[in-house]
Amino acid sequence: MVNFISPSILSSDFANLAEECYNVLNAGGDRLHVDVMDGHFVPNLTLGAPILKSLVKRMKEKYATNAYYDCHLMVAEPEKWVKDFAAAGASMFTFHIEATKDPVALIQTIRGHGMAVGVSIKPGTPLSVTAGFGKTDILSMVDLALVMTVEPGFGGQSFMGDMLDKVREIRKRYPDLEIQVDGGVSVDTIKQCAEAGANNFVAGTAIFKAEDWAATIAEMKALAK
Ligand SMILES: O=C(CO)[C@H](O)[C@H](O)COP(=O)(O)O
Ligand SMILES: [Fe+2]
Repeated sequence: MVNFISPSILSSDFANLAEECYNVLNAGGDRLHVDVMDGHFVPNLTLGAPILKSLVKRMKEKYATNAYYDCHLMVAEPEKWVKDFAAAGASMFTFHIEATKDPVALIQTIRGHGMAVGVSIKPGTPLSVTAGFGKTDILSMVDLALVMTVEPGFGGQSFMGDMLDKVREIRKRYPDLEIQVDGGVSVDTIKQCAEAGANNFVAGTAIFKAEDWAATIAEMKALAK
């Protein structure tokens, strides 16, 4: 299974966002992880589709780069933002299972707008919730499962190792599903994530606050192998 390192731009210098993104991809980052927070679903505010749109445009025009924009929507009513994120250039739209009443319809809408679909689950939410929508197992319908390894809302928090039980359970049931871990992932924690079955590793603080981004990403990749 292919592994991905997804640098979270939450920890980048937003005043130089495109340059930071270009540099982190050059340093070996595979996909850009874009944390969208609305101050309702989580107690923090970050950015929305207009900033993503500017970033996508600048990356194309200045750096000739078509990056993969993995958008993690920590927002209430994610349905409201599908159209805008698709138009802005999002590659993947990951919503929180706790934030929607009708994940099946939402998944169809996201696909209808040409984006890949991710579903995310907060630390306090049991995995069984993803199977609780009629007869539909949500995980069988998506491209990626995001297991939060911190309480969503802020970068720089401590990794919650007990969340890896969820990763193990998902990997057992879905051998081919992309499984992302997000929160506190670093050179110290990535190996256990990979051993549990994760193949997509979000890291903000661990990469952007490191002195040598390329060395850090290379070390993370080696540990995840
Ligand atoms: O979704 C997130 C927080 O809600 C971020 O993606 C995550 O916290 C990454 O930051 P760090 O690697 O610093 O923990
Ligand atoms: Fe995230």
